[in-house]
Amino acid sequence: MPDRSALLRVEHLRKVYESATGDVEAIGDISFTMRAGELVCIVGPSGCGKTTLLKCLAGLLRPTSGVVEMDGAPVTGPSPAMAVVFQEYGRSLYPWLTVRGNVELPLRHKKLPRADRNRLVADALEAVGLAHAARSHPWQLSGGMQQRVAIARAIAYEPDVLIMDEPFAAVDAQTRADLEDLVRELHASRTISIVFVTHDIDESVYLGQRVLVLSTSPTWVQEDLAIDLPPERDQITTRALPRFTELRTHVYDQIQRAKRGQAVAPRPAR
Ligand SMILES: Nc1ncnc2c1ncn2[C@@H]1O[C@H](COP(=O)(O)OP(=O)(O)OP(=O)(O)O)[C@@H](O)[C@H]1O
Repeated sequence: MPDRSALLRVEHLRKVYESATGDVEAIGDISFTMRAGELVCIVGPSGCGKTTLLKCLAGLLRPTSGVVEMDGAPVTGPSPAMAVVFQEYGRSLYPWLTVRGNVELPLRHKKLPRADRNRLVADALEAVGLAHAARSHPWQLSGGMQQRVAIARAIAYEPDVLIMDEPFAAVDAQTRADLEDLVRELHASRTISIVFVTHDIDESVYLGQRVLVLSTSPTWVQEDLAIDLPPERDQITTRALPRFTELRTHVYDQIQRAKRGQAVAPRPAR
């Protein structure tokens, strides 16, 4: 039975890349649902199809078969209900625009009155701690600050689902920890729904309310794991909890099994 309360529903998604050198079956058969307001992390072995899955979710790539639905409507192209933050912040920001200009740009497509645009941009920059840098250009900022601009741009758009593809893979460890906490803060304060793809097991457990563990390619959902850590998390105490260690060890073990081809059969879709 399809879950009618789901915000995002993925059913029997399959993606085969066709090329002159042969077909590549990236996604075998993926099904899952996500309720409004959830923060779901997706992890899996390198090259398992995480980016392919996100592109299908965001309507940037057409699946070979299967369904992606947002609020009961099929996703057939880029959807105004979704915003995506990519790993490569340097390439996703326009260097000739100011920080403010970058955050405002997608809002122009929404045809909002100028006063509303100004309010959304100011609010998003405030939320990511960059109100003071509105007039700077991206190239004047550190990598972590540039990624904050990309996040501000995404939340100013007020998407129903924020999709993040390994967004912190290119920043140093301390900046990464700060940005993880920013994501948790935004999730809590704005009750936004987030799909967060990462190759970092600890990050998935620290951030997520659920972690989907993907198998190797052609991918399926090997495990849909509820993260039963306290909702209030911080980098020191949460990561020191015995339960945190148990969960990250479990996910690590699942991924090792996937790599060895010893993954257990998929669970029924939620
Ligand atoms: N445009 C394409 N044409 C053909 N094959 C592709 C294409 N894009 C990806 N693939 C293949 O599909 C599979 C999944 O790739 P994808 O980039 O989605 O994985 P990933 O989990 O995001 O990788 P990584 O861990 O490196 O970020 C890989 O085997 C990859 O080589």
